Amino acid sequence: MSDSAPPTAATTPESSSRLRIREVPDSDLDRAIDLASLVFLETYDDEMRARHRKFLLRCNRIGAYADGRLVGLLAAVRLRVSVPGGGLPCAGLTFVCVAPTHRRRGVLSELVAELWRRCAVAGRPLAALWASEAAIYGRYGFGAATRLCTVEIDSRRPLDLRVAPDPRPLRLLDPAEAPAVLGPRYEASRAERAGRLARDGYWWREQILPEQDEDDDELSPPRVVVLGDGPSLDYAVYRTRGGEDSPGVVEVYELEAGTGRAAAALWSYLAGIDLTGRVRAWGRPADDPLLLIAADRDQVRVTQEFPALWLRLADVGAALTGRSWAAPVDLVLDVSDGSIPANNGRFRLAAGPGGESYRASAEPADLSLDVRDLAACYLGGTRVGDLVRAGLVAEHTAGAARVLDAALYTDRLPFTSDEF
Ligand SMILES: CC(=O)SCCNC(=O)CCNC(=O)[C@H](O)C(C)(C)COP(=O)(O)OP(=O)(O)OC[C@H]1O[C@@H](n2cnc3c(N)ncnc32)[C@H](O)[C@@H]1OP(=O)(O)O
Repeated sequence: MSDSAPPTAATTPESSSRLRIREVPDSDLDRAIDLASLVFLETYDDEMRARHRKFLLRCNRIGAYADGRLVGLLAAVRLRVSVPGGGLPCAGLTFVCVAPTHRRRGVLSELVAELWRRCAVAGRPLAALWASEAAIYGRYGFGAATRLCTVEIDSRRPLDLRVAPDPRPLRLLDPAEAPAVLGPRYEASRAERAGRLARDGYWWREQILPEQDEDDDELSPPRVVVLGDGPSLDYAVYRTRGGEDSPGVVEVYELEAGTGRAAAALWSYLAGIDLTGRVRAWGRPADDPLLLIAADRDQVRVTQEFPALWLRLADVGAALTGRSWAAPVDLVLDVSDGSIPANNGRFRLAAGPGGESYRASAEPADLSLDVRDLAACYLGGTRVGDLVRAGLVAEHTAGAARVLDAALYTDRLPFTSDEF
C-alpha cells in the first residue's frame, strides 16, 4: 500500500507565507541533510552525509516547505516491531527537525498530522521514536513504552558472579558475518521480548555494526564475541576505548544470552579484557539477569535509567487486536485521543480463547485513559494500576486496572536498544 497522500497546505500564524506539507523527493535529500545539520548542531563530513542519505532513502519523508524552501522534515523508517504473540508494522520517526526561523509555529504539528494520515493509508498501526527531549512527544500521543538502564562494571578486579560461566568456547566473529550468524539468534529474541525491531542486512551493517561509532571516533571498530553455535548461540557486540593514563573502557552495545551461565561467560569475558578497567553497557533492560547474578552490586551498578522507545498507537483497534493477551479481558475503555478522531471514544476490548475484538460501545467505561498512557502500557512495560495510583488513568470499576494488567502481562520486559 502507498504511504503517500495528497499534499496539504496550511498558513502559519506568524507569517503570511504558505506552508506546504509534501513528500521530500530524492532530489531534495541534500537540503534535508543540510537542515538536519543546522538543527542538530552537527557538522557532517562526506561519509556521514552519505550514511544519512542512504538511511533517508529507506524512509518516507514528509517536508514542510515555505516559499519553496525546506523548513521542516519528518522521516519515518518502515519498521516491524515485535509485540506479544507476533509483530506489527510501525513508522519509526527520525530526523524530526524544524528550522530555527520557523520553530513554534506549528510546523511539527503539521508534519505529525500528515504522518497520521499516511499511517492510516499504509495500514501502519504503530509509530515509535527515540526522543531528543522527553517533553516533545506526549502531546502527540506517544508514551514511553520501554525503559533502559545503563550498567557499569568495575572491572579493575575479577567480576564476581554467583553463577558459574558457561564453559563453551568463545570466539571472535568478523562483523561481516554477523547478519548470517547472529541474525537467527536475534530473530528468536524478538519472540521473547516485545519492542524489538526486525533487522535486515542493511540494519545490521549500518545501524548495529558500522565501522565507526557515530558519536565517538575514539572507539574501536565493533567487535563481536560468540559463545556456542547454532540456535543456542549467545553473543555480545562491543567496542573498546584505550586509556592513556587510566585503564581503557569496554562499551557494550548488545548482549544476548539465553541462560544465566551464558550471561556469566559473556560478561566475564568483557570484564576480563586486558588494559581495560570498566565495562559500560548503555542500554540494558531493567530485568537484565546480570543485576541478579552479580555477587557484589557495588561492582555492578545501574548508573542511569531512562525512557527509551516512545510508542504511539496510531490505530488503537488494530494495535490491540494485533497482539496476544496473557489473560482474558472484557472491559470498556474510554480512550482520549486529541489528534486521531477514530481512536477517540468508548470501545469494548474483549480478548480470550475466542480471539480479540475492539468495538465501539455505548456501555459505561470501566477505565478512562489517554492514548499516550495506553501506549505506555501496550507492550507490558508500564502497569495500568500504577497509572491509576498516579492519577493519570481513571478506574470506574474496581479491579479493572488489575484485569487489564493481567491481560497485558509479558514474562520479560519489553526491550530494544536499536536507535534510529
Ligand atoms: C524522533 C526525533 O527525531 S527526536 C529529534 C527532535 N528534533 C530536535 O530536537 C531538533 C531541534 N528542535 C526542533 O527542530 C524543533 O524545535 C521541534 C521539531 C522539536 C519542534 O518543532 P516546532 O515546529 O517548533 O513545534 P510546534 O510549533 O509544532 O510545536 C507544537 C507544540 O510542541 C511544543 N514543543 C515543541 N518543541 C518542544 C520542546 N523541545 N520542548 C517542549 N515543548 C515543545 C510547542 O511549544 C507546541 O506546544 P503548544 O501546542 O502547546 O503550543
